[in-house]
Amino acid sequence: MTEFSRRRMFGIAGTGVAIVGAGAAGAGIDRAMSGQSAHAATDIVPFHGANQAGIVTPAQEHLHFASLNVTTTDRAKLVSLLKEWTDAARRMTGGHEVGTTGAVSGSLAAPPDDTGEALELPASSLTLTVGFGPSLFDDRFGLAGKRPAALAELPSFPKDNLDPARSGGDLCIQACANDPQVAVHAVRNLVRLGFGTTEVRWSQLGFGRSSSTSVSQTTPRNLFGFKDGTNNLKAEDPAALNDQVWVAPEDDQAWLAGGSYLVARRIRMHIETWDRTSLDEQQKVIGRTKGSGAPLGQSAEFDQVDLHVHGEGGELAIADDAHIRLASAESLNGAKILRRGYNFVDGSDGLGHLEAGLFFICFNRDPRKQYIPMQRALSAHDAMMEYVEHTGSALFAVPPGVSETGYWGDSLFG
Ligand SMILES: C=CC1=C(C)c2cc3[nH]c(cc4nc(cc5[nH]c(cc1n2)c(C)c5CCC(=O)O)C(CCC(=O)O)=C4C)c(C)c3C=C
Ligand SMILES: [Fe+2]
Repeated sequence: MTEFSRRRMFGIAGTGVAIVGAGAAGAGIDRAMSGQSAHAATDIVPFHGANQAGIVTPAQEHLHFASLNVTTTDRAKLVSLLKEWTDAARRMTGGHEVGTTGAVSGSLAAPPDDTGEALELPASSLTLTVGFGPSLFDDRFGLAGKRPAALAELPSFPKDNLDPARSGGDLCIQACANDPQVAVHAVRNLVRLGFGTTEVRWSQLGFGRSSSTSVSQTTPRNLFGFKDGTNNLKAEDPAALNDQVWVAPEDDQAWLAGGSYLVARRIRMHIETWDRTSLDEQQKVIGRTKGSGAPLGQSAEFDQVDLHVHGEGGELAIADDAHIRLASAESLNGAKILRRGYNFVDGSDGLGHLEAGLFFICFNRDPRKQYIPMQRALSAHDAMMEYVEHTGSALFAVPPGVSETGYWGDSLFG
């Protein structure tokens, strides 16, 4: 057995490079050793910590998001599932198979502990983030007195066209990874463990991150072809994260301290209409140039946005209805959000159009003060609304991070 395969089998993180795959030694290691895996050096994201991973973690390339209904009314069964999920998440984010015997080492007479499609794949920076929806705090589990006031169904916004089958949910699982199969494997195995306790309500695959959450990342482009995530909150700004993302003990319910609120919006982008729009109009809609991503009136991507600068004709460089003006902290009493969305293309609509868009995810400390006023301004005035349609919506409270002996939600249920 080589040193690499020994480390991988026993999950030993090496000198800063933790190369661990789910299962027997194989292709994952070979790829990583030969430099073919672009993500090997940061392959494992620590699962334990004060805050859950998958929020300020540098956004990975792929997403599988699932919203679930709890089908039992037995609180003990729900708690037991959260414990099982935590153990499975510890293993999968560490690059290991689910269960003690995994995909191929168990009894021939029983279904395997792990479904197997991530065998030989490295951990791929998998993060698993869990959230609790407002409906979990009804009368089923004795949690009504523990619902934070901010955890209420989102209001309807002008021009919303929400599909109830793509909205809401008691629980959510956000799986992000640099390999789509690793993200899908993780959600599939958690859903499988939940059989008899939870069922999938809706789910969404996302490819291509549409934001950056760390200064170490380049800014990706969304399906409108614009750099997206330039003026996002970043992991390297802890003061802003404390102010805008992490719930503080004094905010409301103590169990949520160190957590956050996740807003998910499935936003269809009418790309065929957009693609027939002039470059000048596209740039005016966003408020930035398409090439460099510079704010209109400035010259480079990370130049400060100036909402008051005027163009040569005397008009505002960034129009009154430009997306970045309406979503700016300056227009919203200082409110900011941490965006962490993904592109999606879910086939076509049968009418000759791609069913494409942005699965928008953001984290914020209080949606009543941040996401909701921002969305109200955008839904009412944003020039981009002519090209987009909100088709799904959900809000979840994301509990704080898990200790080495704890489980997801222990501050709420414990
Ligand atoms: C309610 C919040 C937001 C929604 C919904 C949203 C949808 C959305 N955004 C883009 C593309 C871009 N957004 C950009 C900036 C930006 N967007 C929001 C918020 C929402 N966007 C904020 C807070 C900001 C930053 C504003 C600022 O202060 O500068 C940009 C510019 C680049 C960047 O800074 O990220 C683009 C491009 C799409 C296509 C979309 C829905 C489909
Ligand atoms: Fe935006």
